[in-house]
Amino acid sequence: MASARSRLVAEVRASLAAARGQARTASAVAESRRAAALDRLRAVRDAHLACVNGLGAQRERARRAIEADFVASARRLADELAAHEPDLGVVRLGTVAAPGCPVLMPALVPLLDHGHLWFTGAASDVDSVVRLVLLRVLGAAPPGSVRLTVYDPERLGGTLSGFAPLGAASLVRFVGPGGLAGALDALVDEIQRLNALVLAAGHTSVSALAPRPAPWSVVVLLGDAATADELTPAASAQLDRVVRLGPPCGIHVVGRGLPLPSSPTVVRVSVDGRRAVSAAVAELPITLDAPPSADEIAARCRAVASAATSGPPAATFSSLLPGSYWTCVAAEELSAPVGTSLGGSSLVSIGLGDDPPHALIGGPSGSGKTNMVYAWLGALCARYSPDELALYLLDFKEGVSFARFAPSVRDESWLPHVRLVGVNINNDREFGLALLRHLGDELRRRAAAAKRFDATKLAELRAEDPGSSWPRIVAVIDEFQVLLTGRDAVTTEAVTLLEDLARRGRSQGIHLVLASQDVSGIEALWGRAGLVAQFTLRVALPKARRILAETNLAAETIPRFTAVVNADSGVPPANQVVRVPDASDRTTWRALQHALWSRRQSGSQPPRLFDGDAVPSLPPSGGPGAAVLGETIDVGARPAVFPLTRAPGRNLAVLGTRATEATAILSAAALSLSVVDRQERQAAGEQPDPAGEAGPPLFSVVCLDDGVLPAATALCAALPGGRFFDRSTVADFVASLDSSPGPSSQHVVIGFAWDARPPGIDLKPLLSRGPEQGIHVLGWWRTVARLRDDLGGPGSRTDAIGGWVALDVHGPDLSPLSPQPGGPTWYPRERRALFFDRSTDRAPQVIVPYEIPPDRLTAPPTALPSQNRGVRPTDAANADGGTR
Ligand SMILES: Nc1ncnc2c1ncn2[C@@H]1O[C@H](COP(=O)(O)OP(=O)(O)OP(=O)(O)O)[C@@H](O)[C@H]1O
Repeated sequence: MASARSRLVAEVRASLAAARGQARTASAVAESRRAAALDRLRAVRDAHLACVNGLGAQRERARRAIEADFVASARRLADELAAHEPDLGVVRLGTVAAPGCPVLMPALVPLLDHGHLWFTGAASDVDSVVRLVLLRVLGAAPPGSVRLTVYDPERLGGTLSGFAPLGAASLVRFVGPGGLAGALDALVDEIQRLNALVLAAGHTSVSALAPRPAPWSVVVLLGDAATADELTPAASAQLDRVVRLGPPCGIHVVGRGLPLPSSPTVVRVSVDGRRAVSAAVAELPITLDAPPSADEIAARCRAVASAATSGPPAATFSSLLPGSYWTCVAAEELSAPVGTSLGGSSLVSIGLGDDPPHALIGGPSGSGKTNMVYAWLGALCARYSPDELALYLLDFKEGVSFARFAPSVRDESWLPHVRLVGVNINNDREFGLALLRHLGDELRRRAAAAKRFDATKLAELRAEDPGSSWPRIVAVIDEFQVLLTGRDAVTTEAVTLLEDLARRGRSQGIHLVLASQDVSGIEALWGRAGLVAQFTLRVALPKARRILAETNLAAETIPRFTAVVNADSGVPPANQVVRVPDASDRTTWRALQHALWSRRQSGSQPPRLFDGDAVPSLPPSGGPGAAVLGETIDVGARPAVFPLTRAPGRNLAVLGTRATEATAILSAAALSLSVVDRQERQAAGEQPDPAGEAGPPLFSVVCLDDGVLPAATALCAALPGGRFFDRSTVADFVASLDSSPGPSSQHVVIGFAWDARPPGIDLKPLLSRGPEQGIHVLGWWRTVARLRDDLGGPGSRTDAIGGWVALDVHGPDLSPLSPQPGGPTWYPRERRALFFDRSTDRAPQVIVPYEIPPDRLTAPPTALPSQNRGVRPTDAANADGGTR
């Protein structure tokens, strides 16, 4: 039992041991599984952690990249906006910060050519911003291109007093209390004017026109409640127009304190201290820039005003000159620079040829017309030799602007291209006419040559006829309108000639350059559309009016020393603005002239100088049997002569009270006759007159007025064989006529003051029968009426007077002696006379009485004064009857 129990115990024990063993084994297995599971868990956790960590870094990197990108874009944008700050159209007020963006952006608002800026807020805050805005606008725009109008009734302009220096260049205008309506009316008028221009040019805004026809106009309105009543309904309506229609015309309103009409063109800005907001910058808070100091404003405005008045830096005359002289050929055209372009330094050339053929230059006094002509001529003459270019230069104003081209006492040089210079000719319109006639003759000569060679233009003629010289001719007439003022024969003929030259000169290489100071010159032409149309080259100096096309106001706004050059009849798209160098400086000019003069061909003649103030000197002789009376006003400076033939009526009357000139004319006539002898007549190819005029003239000098006694006796003393009679001996003279030279001799009677003859002396037989017998009267009557008395009284025939020279006698008084009903158009003037020879002239001509050189009046000439030809022995006949 015990063993069974023991066995049983043993068995139980063994079972228990086995079970324990199994349990231990199972536990160990479970434990190792748990450990493995834990390991896996850890690995998973680690992997998860690693994964989470990796993703975070990646996200951080991506976030940083996006942020960097955003900041870079914001910076780029800020830079771009900053680059636009100097743009004319926008103004920077300050900076804006976008939420979450560390970069500050410039706060730019549109203004010029876009709209208006209207501020709300405390007046002092707003005014600081307004000063800032105005200074920025003035700084960005070219000097002179922005004009301010300031309405500040409360502080009478004091708010913007720092801008007053702009007044020096008329760039600011202050409008006082009560002036608002007027100022708005003026703006509306300006809008209307500019709109008309814009429409005419086919554009939609003034900014499309180049150059701008008017500066930008910024109108600053600083109103408040107290001034609101100035804005009457009418003024309010005008303000509405300005707000709606101003921006395309460059008219912009900036200000505060008035009820500005709402319009898409108005940018509103609300200001609070140094902060502001505006829909124009997405209502983001703007930090306003610091307002400029008063000194800063004044300094900037002074600089703007001075730059606006002094204009751009000058171009130089030497830049117009070529490297080597006289290398250009004018067959096709004459082309030369007149200045540099406004923006850069490139030369701007203008040409004269088939198109454009002629030029009009205009500008008010002092605007630089003459300087422009100097610059142009200098550039032309340096390029083209005198064989290529010939110049005729007339200046109708008081002054001697072209005199520098002719030799003078100070400078013997001349411009070799110049054929003729006219100065001080403002009273001698006839000289302009003479030039046109001369050019007309040249035109016909060229046309005839062209016809011979079957050439249609100068280039062809030159090619066909290379042996001849066919330079292009440029005729410059300054103040040409003087020539066309007056309803008389001079104007009529001048216009006809101008029309012909303008029309046909183109193909013959004759070019007209007409300059005028004021509109009247142009108006003189304006009625003649055909004539004006030929002048397709237009040069308008600053403020020139009506030189360009009617709608082209470019000359209004260009600065000093510039010009609008337009080769298309002045239409706006052809405008070229040129900076013209100073070509007036004598030293610079002289250097060029000397250089060109030293290259002239040997034998080159100086130009003919017609100086209206100079008194011409009596030439040695006027030709056989011809009395020289004065110098004709023509290109050749020919003497006006009165031939003493044996035809009836070959007497000459000098008419008028001006003793000095009457004496000069009679002396010139007598002295010129005294030096012509038989040999000279024969040398001149004149056949001896069958009536026997070959003998020397007998001179009788009759002086009936004591005032001219010295001159008359001096003349008589200078005449070979001269016989002298005064009031006491004039009866002897009449008696001596019976014993005067026979039919083979000529007797010249010089009568001073015939009208003072004593009673009983009858001149009629002498005047009417004398010339056939070789007795010619060259007499001075102080009135036409007294001459008529000597011819038989009023109504008597006047054909015994074949020629007359009128001094201070008015045209209608000359009607009895003139073929023209009512007499010639003649307004007497100093040192000028009107001469008419019935046998040759259709109309009288103006002459300049000569000055008699003292050596011609000293003694009877024993030899010709300068040519030394022939000596005439004293006529023995002078001993009888003559009183010395
Ligand atoms: N481009 C220029 N640069 C420098 N000075 C100039 C220039 N143009 C003109 N001037 C000067 O301005 C002054 C007036 O010029 P200019 O005599 O040419 O004018 P104008 O229009 O011919 O005047 P007016 O009709 O009264 O004769 C002169 O002293 C001249 O030297």
